[in-house]
Amino acid sequence: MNLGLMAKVAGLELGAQADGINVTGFAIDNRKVAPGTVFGAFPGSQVNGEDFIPAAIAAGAVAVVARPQAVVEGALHIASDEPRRLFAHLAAPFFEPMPDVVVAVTGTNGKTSCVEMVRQLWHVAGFSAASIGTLGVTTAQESVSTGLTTPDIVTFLSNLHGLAREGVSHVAYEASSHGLSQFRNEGPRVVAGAFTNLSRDHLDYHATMEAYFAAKMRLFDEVVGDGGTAVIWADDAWSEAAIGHARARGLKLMTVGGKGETIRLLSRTPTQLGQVLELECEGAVRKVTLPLIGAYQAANALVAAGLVIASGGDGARTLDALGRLAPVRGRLERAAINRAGAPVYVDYAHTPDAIEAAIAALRPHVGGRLITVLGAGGDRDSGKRGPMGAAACAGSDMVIVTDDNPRGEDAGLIRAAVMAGCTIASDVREVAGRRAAIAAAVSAAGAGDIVLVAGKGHEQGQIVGRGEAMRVLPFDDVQVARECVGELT
Ligand SMILES: CC(=O)N[C@H]1[C@@H](OP(=O)(O)OP(=O)(O)OC[C@H]2O[C@@H](n3ccc(=O)[nH]c3=O)[C@H](O)[C@@H]2O)O[C@H](CO)[C@@H](O)[C@@H]1O[C@H](C)C(=O)N[C@@H](C)C(=O)N[C@H](CCC(=O)O)C(=O)O
Ligand SMILES: Nc1ncnc2c1ncn2[C@@H]1O[C@H](COP(=O)(O)OP(=O)(O)OP(=O)(O)O)[C@@H](O)[C@H]1O
Ligand SMILES: N[C@H](CCC[C@H](N)C(=O)O)C(=O)O
Ligand SMILES: [Mg+2]
Repeated sequence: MNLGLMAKVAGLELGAQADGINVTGFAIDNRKVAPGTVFGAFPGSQVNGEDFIPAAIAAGAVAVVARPQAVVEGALHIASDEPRRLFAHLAAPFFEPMPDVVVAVTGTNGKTSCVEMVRQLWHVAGFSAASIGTLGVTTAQESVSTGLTTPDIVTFLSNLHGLAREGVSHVAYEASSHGLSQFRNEGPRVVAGAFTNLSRDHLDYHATMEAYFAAKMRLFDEVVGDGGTAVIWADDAWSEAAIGHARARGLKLMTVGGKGETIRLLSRTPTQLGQVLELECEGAVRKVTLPLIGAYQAANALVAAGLVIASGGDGARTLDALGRLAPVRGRLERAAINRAGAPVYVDYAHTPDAIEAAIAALRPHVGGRLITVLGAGGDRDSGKRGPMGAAACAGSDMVIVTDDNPRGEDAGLIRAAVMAGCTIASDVREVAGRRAAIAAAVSAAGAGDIVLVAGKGHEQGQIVGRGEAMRVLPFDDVQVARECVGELT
């Protein structure tokens, strides 16, 4: 494809030189450059991509998108103070066609759940749909992991293109704050964006909560297309601020939740296997039986319904379809039941707020004690560890502090930081090794008790070490819980 033409489609002026250049692909890693590639050279958190410009040109790069001060010899230098943004906009036309209907979800917790629910609701409505996020690229047929919540820009755009070629017309993707701030998900026309909530996470990457929120709000400020819709969970402390961003941008506004105007949650009644939601929408009140437990899953279901309606879905039919939602992998997934009859739930809660939400979801179902197993990730926001311990202790009768992806840190020190927050409950134990911790919880649980194993959800490995020494040791909370139950019978 001609570079000048692509630039024109993207609304960029590159000059006559670009017209003579034929582009065969895009790459942000010099090791993926082939002859005819446009290379994006970005300063990163580990290394400076500009150092790889000579290697990229030697491998055949025909143009390099980089800051003005970068040295580019032997290829066209497309200079910008925001090279990641320019690279994304230049690359997008190359990956057309993309699916017709694209929506995005941001927020600290609930992104994966929402995009997966949107995908299911579209499927029920008869569309060929996919979701892109922490669980990978998921269609009705399969789920392929990308390793990140928001993949890098080249993977993201080529995934969208590949999905369109397979006939997928509808895509919901997760916009993480890292992804938004690194322009990893620009390109498709986004018809609607959603905000779920904001609470402490990733303060190793973002300087303050305000900066973290601002990164997320780029979804409404810039990523959703003109005339698009903002779907906002109305009951969060940050909802008003999010509404402000959507209004300032002139987006259509849909609010959902107890304070929601578009879909109002009038009441929520937990049942054994789910909950009955009383909803007011388009002037009518209806009852929907959601086959999932917990206030947080109800919240995500309503945000998902909002996105489906925002992108053309019928209101009544969409709300009725909530009754057909299947569980999302690793989100309050019932993994096993021990010999005493105590269920073991696996949940991806890895922030203080999420632990509180997961515990609140299970509480109405606990006859005896709630036993929570948790750890905190290494090389991630260390300030959330104590608050995670505190949240677990505040809501549980027994807490077992263990390991969760120590990465390059000392697992014992991470456990100690979580333990330091455990000042409330008296029954708190520290158990090194996640399998031993899950086994301890399973053997402690008696009739009427519930075990919550928090933090890893769908994850398939325990990440230990950093850089060259990094290893992913196979580990699946669901499977381990089943094995522990089996070992005890
Ligand atoms: C902190 C962070 O976000 N890092 C991500 C980011 O890396 P970076 O741009 O800082 O890259 P870098 O390693 O310093 O390299 C700079 C540039 O040089 C290039 N390079 C590097 C080496 C080389 O030999 N040749 C070369 O060209 C790299 O491709 C890159 O463009 O961009 C890379 C490519 O897209 C990601 O793989 C990498 O994710 C790392 C592995 C990571 O752990 N990310 C986590 C924190 C993350 O992104 N999480 C979010 C949020 C999770 C959530 O809450 O949902 C996510 O979206 O997954
Ligand atoms: N709406 C919500 N409010 C509070 N907590 C939630 C909500 N949705 C999910 N959670 C909690 O957060 C956990 C992760 O949910 P989910 O994977 O959907 O979020 P995410 O935003 O995709 O997370 P990540 O940032 O890791 O990609 C759940 O297992 C649950 O404990
Ligand atoms: N997307 C999240 C996943 C955290 C999951 C938890 N198991 C951990 O390793 O902290 C992150 O990268 O912070
Ligand atoms: Mg996610």
